[in-house]
Amino acid sequence: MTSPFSLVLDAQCALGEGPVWSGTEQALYFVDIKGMKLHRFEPEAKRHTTIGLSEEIGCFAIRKDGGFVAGLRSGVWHLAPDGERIAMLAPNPEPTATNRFNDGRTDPRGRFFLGTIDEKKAGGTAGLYRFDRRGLAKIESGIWTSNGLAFSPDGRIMYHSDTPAHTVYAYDYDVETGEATNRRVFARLEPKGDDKGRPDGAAVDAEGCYWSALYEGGRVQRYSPKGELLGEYPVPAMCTTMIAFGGDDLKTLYVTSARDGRPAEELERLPHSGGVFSMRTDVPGLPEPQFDPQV
Ligand SMILES: O=C1O[C@H](CS(=O)(=O)O)[C@@H](O)[C@H](O)[C@H]1O
Repeated sequence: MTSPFSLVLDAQCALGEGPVWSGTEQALYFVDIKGMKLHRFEPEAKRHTTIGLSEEIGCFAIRKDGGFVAGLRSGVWHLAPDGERIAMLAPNPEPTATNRFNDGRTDPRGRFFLGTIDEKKAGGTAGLYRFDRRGLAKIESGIWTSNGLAFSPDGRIMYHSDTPAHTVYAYDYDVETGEATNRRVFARLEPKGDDKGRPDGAAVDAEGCYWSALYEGGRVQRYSPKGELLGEYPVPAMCTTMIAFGGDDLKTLYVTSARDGRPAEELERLPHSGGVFSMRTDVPGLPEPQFDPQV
């Protein structure tokens, strides 16, 4: 099946994740978790720079006051624009030998939600957290791989996935308090034969549809606000990891991918695995709120 996606950047990431579009800079930031790098790419100028870090970076958000808030293996950090550590904002509350921060995203007010991964798949030891001026608060436990964070256009629904559980959840969200309640199943992706695709990172578009990157699924799915599967879009990489809408009209859907641990045959067939791909959409995405340390 031909793919609607084009290769944007042949980044060869071990574990490309966490794309964030900066409208002011017209640049796409993303991480290579296992490569311990923060990437910045300007699609128009085709300018690509990287910042090397000393530990895995699972996720980040651009700060209103400059630099980044980031979920590293050791904890939540304030990073300077050049990636230098300014301060640890909260330690990783889980055993850092096996659990690191993974997917993250800001809510509409600029709070930072981020979750962890149980790398040993020991049995749901990972969790979901909120970081704001009150500090780090646990939202959910018993998770295997925290992923798929996104918010509805009106900010009243928070989405979250647990990848190995093949499940996307929805919460009622109160943007005034940052409280997420009434967790329920939004969508389940049952394994079918050889298809091990499972919901990794995600983004919501202006119609409230949930776009999900499937790890080991080689495709991106679009769900209606009611959880109905509306479409599937093959990507020339088996392990798609997260989605961001960018471009001056937010109608360019970017997806990151991974190549670490993939079979040699697959990498030969899909040589740009680990790269960043894009396709144009009819419906724009939502602008990514910056982290606000005052909220
Ligand atoms: O986001 C991620 O998810 C994948 C998928 S799974 O946990 O193996 O189901 C994981 O491998 C990757 O390390 C993580 O960043």
